[in-house]
Amino acid sequence: MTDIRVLNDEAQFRAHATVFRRAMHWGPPTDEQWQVVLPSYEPGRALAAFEGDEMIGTTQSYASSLVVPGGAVVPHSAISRVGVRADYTRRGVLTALMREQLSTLPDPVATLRASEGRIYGRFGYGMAGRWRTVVIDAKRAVIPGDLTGRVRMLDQDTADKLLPELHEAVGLTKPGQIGRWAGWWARARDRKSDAENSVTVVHSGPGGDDGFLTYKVSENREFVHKLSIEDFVWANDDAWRDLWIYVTRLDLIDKVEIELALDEPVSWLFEDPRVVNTTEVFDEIWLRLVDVPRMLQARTYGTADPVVIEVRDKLLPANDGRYRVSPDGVERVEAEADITIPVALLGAVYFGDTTFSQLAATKWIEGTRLADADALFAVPQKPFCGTFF
Ligand SMILES: CC(=O)SCCNC(=O)CCNC(=O)[C@H](O)C(C)(C)COP(=O)(O)OP(=O)(O)OC[C@H]1O[C@@H](n2cnc3c(N)ncnc32)[C@H](O)[C@@H]1OP(=O)(O)O
Repeated sequence: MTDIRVLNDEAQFRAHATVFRRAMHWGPPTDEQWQVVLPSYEPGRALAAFEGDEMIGTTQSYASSLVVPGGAVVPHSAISRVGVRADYTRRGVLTALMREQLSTLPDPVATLRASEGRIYGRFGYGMAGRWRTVVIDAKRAVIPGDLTGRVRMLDQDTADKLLPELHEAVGLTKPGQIGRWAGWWARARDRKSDAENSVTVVHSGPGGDDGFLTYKVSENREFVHKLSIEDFVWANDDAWRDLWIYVTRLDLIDKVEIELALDEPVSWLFEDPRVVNTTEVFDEIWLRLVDVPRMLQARTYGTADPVVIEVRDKLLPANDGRYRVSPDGVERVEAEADITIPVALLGAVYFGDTTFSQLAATKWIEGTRLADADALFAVPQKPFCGTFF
């Protein structure tokens, strides 16, 4: 019989990492890799499924925070390392892990990055935010004007110390952004040293350091140089624009590639907006509302007549109920529902990337007053996280 246990010691954590990596068709961590991975384990947050004494499935959460529409920051669990040993799949092991994880999560909301699009909807996760991959033709890219501040290159030791502090100082302001945990920075440092040619630059304006980006450059046999931006954080428009000027004026670079928010106005930086090409749009944030009333109250709403939304949640029935959503907030009610929606799809509309009308048009939900619901959940800015985990 499968039972689910909470892991607390290093030997169990290493077995957990091995089972997960095997599920992803990767080898177990080497001793060197393990020293980097270990800080990402926190007691009590790694779960494993056992068949007798054998570990056969894994999941984990990291303690983080999340910005919701309107700007409030709520405690958040970042879910990762989900895997089931290949000889035990499709027997309900993940279902048992997800049930246990969801019923014991300390935070009102969880997000993850999905390896496949069909796995997580049944557990109440909805596709709530997407990114686009953009490739910029650097040889033709001209941003008029000069830098307003200064961009300086950091050596790796300085970057390792400064970046977490600067990320914290810039703060979480945009819906979808998450707080980074110590283990996240340990993995990021490792990825940089592996790449060897990874470079970090910091921007400073009149108030001091206010943005950074990390990039690396690869070249192919034809000597075509591609610069990939791996991390880009900024506190204000000047830092954002100056860092874009820096990467598009570097010598030798032919292409710049980055994943960014669907609505980031990057094309408007350039004299010729056609130097910017979107090559792919992909799901980024899968959102699970763990405490629906708390999460509905956490965000702000647009202007429209109130709408009563009935939420259905098979795994967490405490969320089942009707909620009147109005520009002034949210309350639980007994009134007749205008719209009935499963919790995964409430997750999908929560950040405003998808609308109630779109879900109704595609027959995922039924209801009336869809235009009011759309207006209530409308957002001025598309969600984007920008922190991969
Ligand atoms: C956040 C992250 O870490 S993303 C990484 C996720 N991990 C991977 O992709 C590694 C490779 N895959 C695996 O390890 C496993 O296949 C898992 C974890 C995705 C699924 O584990 P399982 O124990 O097989 O899932 P379980 O048996 O509980 O399946 C529950 C239901 O989901 C369905 N399901 C599970 N995985 C998939 C999938 N990849 N595609 C489609 N349906 C799936 C099952 O068919 C089942 O449906 P049913 O209830 O209608 O019969």
